Amino acid sequence: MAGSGRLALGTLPVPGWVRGSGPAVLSRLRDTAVVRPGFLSAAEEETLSRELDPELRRRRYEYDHWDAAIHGFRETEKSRWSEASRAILQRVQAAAFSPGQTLLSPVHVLDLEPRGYIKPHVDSIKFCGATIAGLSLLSPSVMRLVHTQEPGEWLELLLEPGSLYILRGSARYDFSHEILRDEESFFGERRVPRGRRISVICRSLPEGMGPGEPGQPPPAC
Ligand SMILES: O=C(O)CCC(=O)C(=O)O
Ligand SMILES: [Fe+2]
Ligand SMILES: [Mn+2]
Repeated sequence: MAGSGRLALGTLPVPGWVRGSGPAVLSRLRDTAVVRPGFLSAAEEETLSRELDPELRRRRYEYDHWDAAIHGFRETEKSRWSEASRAILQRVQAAAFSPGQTLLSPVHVLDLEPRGYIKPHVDSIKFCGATIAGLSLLSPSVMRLVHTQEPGEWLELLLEPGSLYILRGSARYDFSHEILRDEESFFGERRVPRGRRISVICRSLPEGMGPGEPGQPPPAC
């Protein structure tokens, strides 16, 4: 038994919202790809979606930019938040970032329509630092991480509405991330039907880059 996958998994409880290609990758990414289901209370989810919906509805969904990672989306970079939302964002900051990390401001808000999806990509290292933290609203979705050098190594995260995910270190730099399109939206055997999904994404700045420096990041980095 010693050294078997079963024993390794036995000593490493894998939560129900994470799947992976094997025990090694699950173990390796345990602290760098983290999901916290139910991070938001129902009231907090409501606060955020009520505040964001009217701003997003003023924009049109975008499609088929030939090289773009995201399809069927609209987005905004938001710097003015209600007091209630600021309190939520502060909770995200405390949960996901270390005191030494400076956050990129404004906050990235992304609205994916039901058939919208995000192709595999690694966020620009020029503009985004070591940590990415995202809240998911409205629809569940599956985020897949694939090792950029070893495509057989992957992880899938089930992102329920109200959950927070955190990608840092190796999960952020060595793995691409994507949000599966509706037709491919399965978590193992479980079908995860996609509806409209709003995400609120906080990122750290690259080390050594001050918040007010020139060379501001592009909208989606
Ligand atoms: O919607 C998300 O949670 C992730 C978005 C993303 O990967 C990006 O904007 O770079
Ligand atoms: Fe990304
Ligand atoms: Mn991006």
